[in-house]
Amino acid sequence: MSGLASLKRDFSTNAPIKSERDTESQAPAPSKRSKLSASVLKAIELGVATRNSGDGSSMPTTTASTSMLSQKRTFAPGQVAAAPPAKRRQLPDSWKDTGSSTSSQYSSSSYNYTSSSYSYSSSALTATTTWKKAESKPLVIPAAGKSTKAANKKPAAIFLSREQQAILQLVSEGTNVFYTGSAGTGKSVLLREIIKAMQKKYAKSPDAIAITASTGIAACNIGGVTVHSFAGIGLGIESAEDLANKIRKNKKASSRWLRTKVLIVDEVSMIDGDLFDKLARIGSILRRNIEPFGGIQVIVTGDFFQLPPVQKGNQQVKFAFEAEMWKKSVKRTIKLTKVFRQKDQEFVDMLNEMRYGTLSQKSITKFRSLSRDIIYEDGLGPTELFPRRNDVDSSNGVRMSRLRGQNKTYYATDGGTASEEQRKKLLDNFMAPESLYLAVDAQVMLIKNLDETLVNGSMGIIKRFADPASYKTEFEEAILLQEGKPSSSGKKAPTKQQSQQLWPVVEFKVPGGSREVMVLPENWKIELPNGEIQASRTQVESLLMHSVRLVTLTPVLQLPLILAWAMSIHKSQGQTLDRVKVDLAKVFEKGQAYVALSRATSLDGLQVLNFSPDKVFVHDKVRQWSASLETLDFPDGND
Ligand SMILES: Nc1ncnc2c1ncn2[C@@H]1O[C@H](COP(=O)(O)OP(=O)(O)OP(=O)(O)O)[C@@H](O)[C@H]1O
Repeated sequence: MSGLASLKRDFSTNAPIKSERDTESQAPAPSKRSKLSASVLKAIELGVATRNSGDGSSMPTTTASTSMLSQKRTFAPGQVAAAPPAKRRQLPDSWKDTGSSTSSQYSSSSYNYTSSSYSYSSSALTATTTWKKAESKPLVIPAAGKSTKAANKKPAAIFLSREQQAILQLVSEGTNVFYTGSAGTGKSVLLREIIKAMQKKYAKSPDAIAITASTGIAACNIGGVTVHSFAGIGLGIESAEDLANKIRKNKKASSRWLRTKVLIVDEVSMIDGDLFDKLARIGSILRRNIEPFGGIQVIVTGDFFQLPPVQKGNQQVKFAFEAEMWKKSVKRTIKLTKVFRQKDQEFVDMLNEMRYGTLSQKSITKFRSLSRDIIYEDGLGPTELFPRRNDVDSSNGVRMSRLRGQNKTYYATDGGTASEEQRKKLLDNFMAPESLYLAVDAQVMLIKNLDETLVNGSMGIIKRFADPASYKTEFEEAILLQEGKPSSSGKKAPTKQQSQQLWPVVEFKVPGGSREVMVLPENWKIELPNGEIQASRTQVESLLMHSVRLVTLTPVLQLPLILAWAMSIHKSQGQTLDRVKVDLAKVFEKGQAYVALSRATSLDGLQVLNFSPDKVFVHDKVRQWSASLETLDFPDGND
């Protein structure tokens, strides 16, 4: 966990991206015994090793290799109209197959990025219990039964759609691209692949790629920094010229501007148009290149129908696409059309109507019908989304106060080279809270990718608190019993120190079942492209806090969990949630209702209170501007 990507996120996906070739060539499934021994016990070993190290910096890292995009497909420029009316473009010659076909054809053989890998930090001891998938019944979602294999299965591999592949190809060729798409069209999944492709392309000069986002949370989610932080502009209120002069005096910031070859900007909808212009000009000034951003390749993504930039007083919002430099900076603006998050076309259509503020009577009636209660018999409730943080805190607080079981508070400690003020600002944007009060039966969300099925956004319930040593022993016994072997004796007793350290054991819902995991603390940090650590947050178990702080001041540990009965809409942007509850009476900002409701994967998992069409606000200028977006049409579909 160093260099560009201090936090690696799976962008809500539950599966790695694989090529067909890889899928075909997979080794036969291991026997039951080897599966248990190899994967589960390995996780235990890693977890214990991590814990024993007492220092997040030496946490073990597991690396999983995946490959992607070696599908051969053909397409021709399409002519089909999309709503809203979109500009259709001829696909470039470089995408055409020069083979025998006389029609315009595309062969993915031109992709260079057929293979990529990702790594994740293993910070959990895992056990697997399995359950039968809940049957979908109106209002009552029954508790899952037990099954034997489902939860051991890996989730299905994800293949980039043709339009996702085409954008990847474009940016790989060096084109400045803005790509967008409604909620759930796989912008984040694609961005992850773009980052991997760029990291591969510039493997010899990793600081050539600046991974940034408009907000700290969005930046954390892609292992990047905020655009402000990358640019070294502080609040960025001065003119571009003054800011450039300021940056020149800051060696690190000016060298970042000079070394960067690719600037990635996520969640651009929250970037103010004036700021976009300033950044483009600063790049020109510092790099002595008349091109916007001084000729740096820019890859920009986001959805302007989602959360807008923070408004300055009574000033009208100015979107990035209204910036003078927008058109000069972004050569292609492409809209992804295939929605992945929701499978139900009725729901997709309802959300689309909501997005454009053109709700039909049928959709209004349907949205109103979603005010019914939903009972999840497995005990895992919905995540209630609120526009304001106070409501989130009080909702989670009330739920916690009802729990009577064992509880623990985990505190964060911060470090890093940033000034106190900067650090506070950065850390405020972390997903993880400064102090985390947990109790048995608390509903939590994982905020980091641990492996293929335990990903950022996985929901679970705290079953108990345990120390790693006894958890491992208990788990090994369970495995032996499951395999029909006598349980082993003479296990090493946990050390005194280990016994004192209790960590939450969480039962997470995973595709096809549930997994029990002991969640161990992790190292959290924000890094600049040159590897300088700006801020880090440490969380240590309350019992150890004094000795840790006074004796060593070094541990960098944190639990990758948050309470998840409630969450702010702001934090939820980018998440995929199976169980969502939203009270629209509290919504006040444009895009908020759309962001909140579009987190849900199905109508059955969505409860909406106080639905009213006048709670759905859309910026007219976004609606108008979106009509000019280009879509890539393929004769036999965009899948
Ligand atoms: N090519 C694909 N094949 C299958 N599933 C996909 C694909 N791309 C994305 N998904 C899935 O769709 C869901 C939404 O993806 P993602 O979060 O990337 O969308 P998004 O456009 O970034 O959404 P939002 O704007 O709401 O943040 C995720 O569960 C993701 O795994």
